[in-house]
Amino acid sequence: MPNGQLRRMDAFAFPSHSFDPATGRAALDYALTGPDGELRFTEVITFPRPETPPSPRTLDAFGRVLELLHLVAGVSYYKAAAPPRLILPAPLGEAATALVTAVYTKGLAEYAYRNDLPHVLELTPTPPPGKVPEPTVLDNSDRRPLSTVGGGKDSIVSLEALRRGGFDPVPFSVNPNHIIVSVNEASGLAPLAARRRLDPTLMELNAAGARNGHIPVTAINSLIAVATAVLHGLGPVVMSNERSASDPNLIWNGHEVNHQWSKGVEAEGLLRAALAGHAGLTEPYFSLLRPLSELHIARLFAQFARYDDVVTSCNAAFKLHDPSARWCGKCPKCQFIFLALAPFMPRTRLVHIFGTDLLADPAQAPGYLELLGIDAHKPFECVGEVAESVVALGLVAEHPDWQDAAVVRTLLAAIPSEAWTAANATDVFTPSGPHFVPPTYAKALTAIS
Ligand SMILES: CC(=O)N[C@H]1[C@@H](OP(=O)(O)OP(=O)(O)OC[C@H]2O[C@@H](n3ccc(=O)[nH]c3=O)[C@H](O)[C@@H]2O)O[C@H](CO)[C@@H](O)[C@@H]1O[C@H](C)C(=O)N[C@@H](C)C(=O)N[C@@H](CCC(=O)O)C(=O)O
Ligand SMILES: Nc1ncnc2c1ncn2[C@@H]1O[C@H](COP(=O)(O)OP(=O)(O)OP(=O)(O)O)[C@@H](O)[C@H]1O
Repeated sequence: MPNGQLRRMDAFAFPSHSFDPATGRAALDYALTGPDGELRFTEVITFPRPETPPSPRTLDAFGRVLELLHLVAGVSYYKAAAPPRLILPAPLGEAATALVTAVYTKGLAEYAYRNDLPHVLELTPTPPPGKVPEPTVLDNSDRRPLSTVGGGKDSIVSLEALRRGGFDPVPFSVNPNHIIVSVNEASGLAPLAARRRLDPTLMELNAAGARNGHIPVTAINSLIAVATAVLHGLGPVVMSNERSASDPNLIWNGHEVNHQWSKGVEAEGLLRAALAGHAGLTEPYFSLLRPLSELHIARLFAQFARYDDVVTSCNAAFKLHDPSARWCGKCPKCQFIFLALAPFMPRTRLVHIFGTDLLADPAQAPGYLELLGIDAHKPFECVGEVAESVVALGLVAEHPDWQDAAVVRTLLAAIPSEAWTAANATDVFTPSGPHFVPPTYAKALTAIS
């Protein structure tokens, strides 16, 4: 379809969805509509099947979560055209409407900013009139947790904290890549996985120059995880989203633009409320690491050397689809995590993990100046706050392995004295901020501190 027709699309709709318990296959249908006709998409998600057939009550709760997933996963297709109207398929309660509205506005804010589409920030979904039937309450909060694994240090810290806290976690991933598979193997725990297949038409449209950009992928993965937990009779989904994920990258047209919006605490609260209000789930989803800074998580990670050969947090490695790809050693995420781990492990160990020594390479200095807040805005990547980078620099400057590294010397010379005053190590290493960690799970963090 030519891009002119795509741009004349005036509505996005959710015609139907289905689930087959015999195969675990869910089909989510979407439609872009406009004066030139309709364009349909189907996303397919295949859930792992439980050993025993789920009860009608379980299937009912699962169906409710699937309804939310159908609405949220539509962002991938909506963004190909960005029409002004979102036509919901059924009446929706207050909490679920709040979630869907936020996913399409705040979750797509980076996409809106980069494509200069301010109307996306003001989208309001239109549901048909009517009342949603009340869900039946389902309380699985005392069952084994499902802990998502992305292959990076954060989910490893959660997995190990849950294990030491006596929670017997089940690792879970959507479309696990070679890195996730290796991390699961290193953990020794038996994982579950779901498969997600985007409609191939979307890739054809992208190749032909359709509108494209970042989507709130964590909201989608989270709902797939919750649906899997319900189907398998498991307990809460435990995420590894840190404190700084809630911080915006910039303000545009009066709105916050946050690359990591669906990893933030606002999205977590909206998702929890929608799961309670729409699906009747009690304590279904929280981030264990929410009160912690990235630097604090890096310090905790340093005690788990069994993952050194597999841990990978670099998003570029996931883009390359190359089984041997790990840390690219060039992106802001690699730069930040190298600096964040450096104070807490010997130089030889860190260089072994990354395969290269970023703090010895003068070409890395400009990227580090951004992370230290000396140049530009916070990069559109999953990196910690400026204060965390400053505190980490202060720690490596006193570390015998690192204090003479070329980049450390350059950064120490460039950093203004007021930056040191603004960055407080006590704040960085003291858990704080809003979080939803249930009291029963707080001991998991204590177990690894
Ligand atoms: C791996 C990656 O970073 N991908 C981003 C990249 O897409 P690319 O074209 O390089 O490769 P693919 O990921 O294979 O995507 C192919 C096309 O499909 C579209 N798409 C993908 C997944 C999806 O759920 N919906 C989709 O529509 C996508 O638009 C591609 O055209 O660039 C894209 C455009 O900026 C990004 O949207 C891709 O990001 C992935 C969805 C992704 O998984 N990104 C995470 C690594 C990521 O950025 N995580 C954030 C958290 C963000 C959040 O709020 O959840 C983080 O860790 O900070
Ligand atoms: N493929 C996936 N399937 C399910 N959950 C995922 C997947 N990828 C990431 N996640 C989860 O999404 C959240 C954010 O991912 P993120 O990439 O920030 O975490 P990570 O891989 O654990 O660590 P790091 O920040 O070091 O990369 C985490 O809770 C992570 O477990």
